[in-house]
Amino acid sequence: MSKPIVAIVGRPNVGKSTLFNVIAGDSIAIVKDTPGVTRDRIYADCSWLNYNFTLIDTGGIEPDSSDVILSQMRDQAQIAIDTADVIIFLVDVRQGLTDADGKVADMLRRSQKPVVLCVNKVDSFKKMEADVYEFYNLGIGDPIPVSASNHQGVGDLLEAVSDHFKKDGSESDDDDRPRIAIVGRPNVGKSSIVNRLVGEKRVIVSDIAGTTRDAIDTPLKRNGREYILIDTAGLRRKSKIHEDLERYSIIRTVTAVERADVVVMVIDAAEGVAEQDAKIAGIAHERGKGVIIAVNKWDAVEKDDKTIYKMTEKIKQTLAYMPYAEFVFISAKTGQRLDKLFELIDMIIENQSMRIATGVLNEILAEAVAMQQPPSDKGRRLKIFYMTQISVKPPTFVVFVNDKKLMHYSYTRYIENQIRNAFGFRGTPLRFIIRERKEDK
Ligand SMILES: Nc1nc2c(ncn2[C@@H]2O[C@H](COP(=O)(O)OP(=O)(O)OP(=O)(O)O)[C@@H](O)[C@H]2O)c(=O)[nH]1
Ligand SMILES: Nc1nc2c(ncn2[C@@H]2O[C@H](COP(=O)(O)OP(=O)(O)OP(=O)(O)O)[C@@H](O)[C@H]2O)c(=O)[nH]1
Repeated sequence: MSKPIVAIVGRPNVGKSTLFNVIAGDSIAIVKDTPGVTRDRIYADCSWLNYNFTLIDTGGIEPDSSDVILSQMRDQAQIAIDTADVIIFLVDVRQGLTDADGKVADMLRRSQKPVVLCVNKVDSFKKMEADVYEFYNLGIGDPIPVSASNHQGVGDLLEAVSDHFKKDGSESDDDDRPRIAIVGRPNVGKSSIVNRLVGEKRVIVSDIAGTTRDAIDTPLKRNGREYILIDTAGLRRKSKIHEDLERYSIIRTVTAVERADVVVMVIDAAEGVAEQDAKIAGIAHERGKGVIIAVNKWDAVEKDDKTIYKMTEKIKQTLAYMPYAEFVFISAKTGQRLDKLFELIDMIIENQSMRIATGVLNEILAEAVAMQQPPSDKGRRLKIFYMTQISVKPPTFVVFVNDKKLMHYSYTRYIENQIRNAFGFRGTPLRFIIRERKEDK
């Protein structure tokens, strides 16, 4: 099941970042093996009780006039409506109820998305009770008082938020059609690919970066098999604020990737791979999704028999943390190799769900350990007792060792490579959980 997405919406200075940090807190998973991918504080993987969710801070810069504030809040609310499963609408008890709050509340109410109204800066509920109740006038339910900076009331807030997970989380699970997210920088050809696949001008293609419409899920049949395309092309909100556009495109990518089984990361053959691509691909990697690097506009580059090799090497260097990614060189314009793209998608979907029997896995492990001695530190040597696959999508293994500290990253990588050599697992990341176990006497 994909994790629910929770978005925080609210005026500047109501405390969105403070609340975000309190909820994300220690639960932010810092992925150390993704070099070059700085983690924006725009989204965080969070857990509370038994719930896991992705938290998004939609807020951006400090606008200077009330007109700008309203239009920015509308942008935020729209992005939350488009992408989130639950919206936290944050207001400020000290500033009281404003016109802009009312207008945004209307918008949220009309969207019919679950909204939790949260009143921040209620540092003393006794003194501020009456002020909190004023927010009932927004007509979006009970206001939940919190003091983000004092860490008060956050449990009640999350309880109200998670109430909506139960109701809404189950529906989409019956659909077992593979979900394919098409991601990439503006103008690389995402809409053109979708159009080519879907066979109609469903999304507006344009030369101006960031001009197409919102992500829409499109069912698609190819070689008798059904898929769902999740398209992140462009942004309907033609925000004039550059930072907003960037933020929204990251949010859009995170939410699309979250719901996908396989991510098709589109790169423009003429432009090559850049830092921003590494960031986008990193989102798929962190979330354990299958990845295909689709180098598009292949019709438009001059090439000889070494071009594919050279370009693959260059991209692999930039995306060194995902050596498992598959490559395909396509043209949305001519349709070149789109069949190959789907062959890869099918293969990766199988690989993501592959389970290896524990016996076979441990034979490979024993061979690997015999071939390359595990590392030691101060006379104490790493012992790997046993490993077992505990889940799929992505395939996840628990490795029992004598001392976690001795299990270096490079040795985990070595074991991973041995497993890949034996079983393939092409196109999908693998996860390893290292656990300590007492040594047998
Ligand atoms: N008294 C009080 N102050 C708070 C509380 N939460 C946040 N603040 C203060 O409110 C101010 C704004 O907080 P931020 O978290 O930066 O607000 P924001 O909504 O993210 O602001 P933008 O990034 O401008 O949209 C800061 O000075 C915080 O210290 C609270 O619970 N009580
Ligand atoms: N030569 C060539 N041009 C292409 C190809 N695919 C897309 N283009 C062109 O590249 C430009 C951008 O294509 P879009 O499909 O709008 O790109 P996008 O990634 O959806 O862009 P945003 O909506 O900004 O995110 C258009 O002018 C397309 O005609 C291709 O395979 N070959």
